[in-house]
Amino acid sequence: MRILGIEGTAWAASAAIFESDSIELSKARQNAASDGVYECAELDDPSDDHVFIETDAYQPDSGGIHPREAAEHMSEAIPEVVETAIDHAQERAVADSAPPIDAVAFSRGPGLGPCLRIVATAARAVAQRFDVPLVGVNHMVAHLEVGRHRSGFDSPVCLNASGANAHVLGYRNGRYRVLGETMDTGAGNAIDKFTRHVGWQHPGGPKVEQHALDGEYHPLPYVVKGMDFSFSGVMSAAKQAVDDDIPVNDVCRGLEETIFGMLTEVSERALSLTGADELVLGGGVGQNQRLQGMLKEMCEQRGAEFYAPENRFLRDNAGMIAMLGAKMYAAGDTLEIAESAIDSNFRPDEVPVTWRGRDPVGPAGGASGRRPRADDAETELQGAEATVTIEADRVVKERNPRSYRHPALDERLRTERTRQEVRLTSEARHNGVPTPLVLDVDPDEARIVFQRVGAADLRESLSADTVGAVGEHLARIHDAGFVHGDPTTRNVRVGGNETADGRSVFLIDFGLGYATGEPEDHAMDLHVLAQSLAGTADDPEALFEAARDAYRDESDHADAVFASLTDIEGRGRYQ
Ligand SMILES: C[C@@H](O)[C@H](NC(=O)OP(=O)(O)OC[C@H]1O[C@@H](n2cnc3c(N)ncnc32)[C@H](O)[C@@H]1O)C(=O)O
Ligand SMILES: Nc1ncnc2c1ncn2[C@@H]1O[C@H](COP(=O)(O)OP(=O)(O)OP(=O)(O)O)[C@@H](O)[C@H]1O
Ligand SMILES: [Fe+2]
Repeated sequence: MRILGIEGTAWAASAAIFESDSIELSKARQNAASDGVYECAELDDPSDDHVFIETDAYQPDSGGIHPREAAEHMSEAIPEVVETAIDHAQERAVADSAPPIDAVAFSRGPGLGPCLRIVATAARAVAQRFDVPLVGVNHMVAHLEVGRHRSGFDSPVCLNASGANAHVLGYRNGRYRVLGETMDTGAGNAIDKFTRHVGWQHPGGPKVEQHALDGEYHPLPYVVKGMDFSFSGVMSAAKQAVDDDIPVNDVCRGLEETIFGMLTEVSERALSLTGADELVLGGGVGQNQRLQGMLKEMCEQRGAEFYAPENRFLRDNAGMIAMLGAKMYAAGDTLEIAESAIDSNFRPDEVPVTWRGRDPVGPAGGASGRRPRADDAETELQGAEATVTIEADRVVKERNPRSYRHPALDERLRTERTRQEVRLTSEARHNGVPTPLVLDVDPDEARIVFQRVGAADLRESLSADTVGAVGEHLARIHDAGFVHGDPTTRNVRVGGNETADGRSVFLIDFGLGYATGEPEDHAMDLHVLAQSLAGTADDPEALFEAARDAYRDESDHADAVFASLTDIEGRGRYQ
C-alpha cells in the first residue's frame, strides 16, 4: 500500500509518501473477518516502511506565526511539495500499476483554518485526479500514532509536546482519552512567547535549548494540578526575570527544568494511573534533548519503556499523516468529498479509533492496572510520586527523589508537598471528610506515617455511591476554602474501616492541594476527577454525574463551580 499524506496545519507545508506491505496484509485479514470486527493493522512492521517526506517550512520575518502569511505560504508551497511526493510515488510504482497511490490522507485539524482549507482543497483535487479515497487525519493523533507505530508498543501512554498543544493521552474503549493537558497555551507557544520577549527569531525552542546548555537553574513557578498543568505563570516569571537582569541562559535553563519537569511528572502520573508501562513522545518540542532525557530517566526509574521517534517524525510532517492515513484506509475509514470539511478545533478524543481493533486483553491502560493492590501480599506500592509501604494498620509514604528533576526543584517539591499533605489531610478531616490520621511526619526526609484506611482504591470499587461520596467530600473541602489538587480514582480508598458515623470513602494524597476560594480552582478538582474516570472506568459519564449530583447537594456555591467547569471542558486553544 502506498499513501500520499499532506500536512499544513500551521508552519510546515509538507507532503509524504508512506509505503508498507505489512499494513496491506492486515487489510486482507480484515476483509476476511467474518464477524465484521477488524483484526486491524496491528501486524505492521515499521522496519518494512518506506517514508519519503518533502517539507517547505514557513519562517516568519519577525514575531510569531501570522495566520495570513502562513496561509499564503501554504498556497504557494503545498502544490510544489505535493507534486514532488507524487513524482516520488510514480518512481516507486511498478510501471504498469494503475494509480501510484492508494489513497490521499490530509491533516483535517486542529490548526489554523485558512491553512487547513488549502490542504483539504489540494487533497480533494489529488484524490479526484487519481480516483482514490480521501482520509481525514487528526494531526494530534498522528503525532502520537507515529511513535506508537515506530516503537511497536502495544498500548502506550502518549505525551504530545508540540507548539499549539501539550497533553497526555491514553487509549481506552475505542478512543484516545485526554488524561491531562495544558490549562493555557501549548508547550512550544509558551517558549516562543518568551523568546519573542527576548527578541530572538521564531521558532524559539531550539534557541532556548542552546542557551540552557550554558545556564544555571533559575527557579520559576511550577504548576501541576492532577495531570493538568499551566504554563502562564512560568512564562510571565521568566520574562520578568530577564527584565530583572537574571542572565538569559539561566532563565532558559530554569524554563526547561520547570516546563519539562512538569511534563515528565504528569507523564509519570498517567503511567501510574493507567498501569501502562510504555511511553511515547510526539510533537515538535519533543525534539528537545533535555525533555527526552528526563522522560527516558523517569521511565527507567519506574521500569517502563520509552520511545521518541526521530526528529523528522516529531516536528510537524506529512510522514505521520500518511502513516496514520494508511492505517485508517486499511480499516475502511475514508471520507466522501462532501463530508471532508476541516475542523480547526478537532480534539484527539473526538476521533473514533477504527484502526486499533479490540482493546488489548490485560491490564495495560485498563482499569485494573499492573500495580499490586494494597491488600495483596505485597507490602510496597510505587505511586506516581512516592513509595508507600503498607503495614498492618499503618502506611509509610516516602517521596523519593526524582533524579530526572533538577535537585533544587526536586527538594523543594518533595518538602512542600509533604508539609501540605499533612496540613490538608488533617484540615479535611476537621471538615467532616474521612481521611487517614497522620501518625508521624518528617518533612526533611519527605516521609509521612498514616493510618491505613479502606479495603481498595476507588478504581477497583467504582459505583454511583462511591463516586458520589467523592463529589460530596470535594464540596466540603471547597466550602472550607481549599482543593485536593489530584482527586483521581487512585487517591480515594473505599470500604474496610468505617468512620464513627459509618462512612467508608476516604480521600488520601493531598500533596497537590492548596488554599483557594476560586470557583475555577474548585472546578479543576471536578475536572481532574472526570478525566481520571474517563481513563479508568467503562461508564465514566454516569459515574461523574453521580459526583456532580452529590456535589450540588452539598456545596454552597455549586452554580459558580459548574459554570467554571463548563468553561474548562470547552477549552479550545487551537486558534
Ligand atoms: C496544530 C499544529 O499546527 C501544531 N504544530 C506545531 O506546533 O508544530 P510542531 O512542529 O509540533 O512544534 C513546533 C514547536 O516546537 C518547538 N521546538 C522545536 N524545536 C525545539 C527544541 N529543540 N526544544 C524545544 N522546543 C522546540 C518550536 O519552538 C515550536 O514552538 C501542533 O501540533 O500543536
Ligand atoms: N492511608 C492509606 N491507607 C491505605 N492505603 C493507602 C494509604 N495511603 C496510600 N495508600 C495506597 O498507596 C497508593 C499510593 O498512595 P498515594 O496516592 O498517597 O501515593 P502517590 O505516590 O502520591 O500516588 P499517586 O500520585 O499515584 O496518586 C494508594 O493508591 C493506595 O492504594
Ligand atoms: Fe504538530
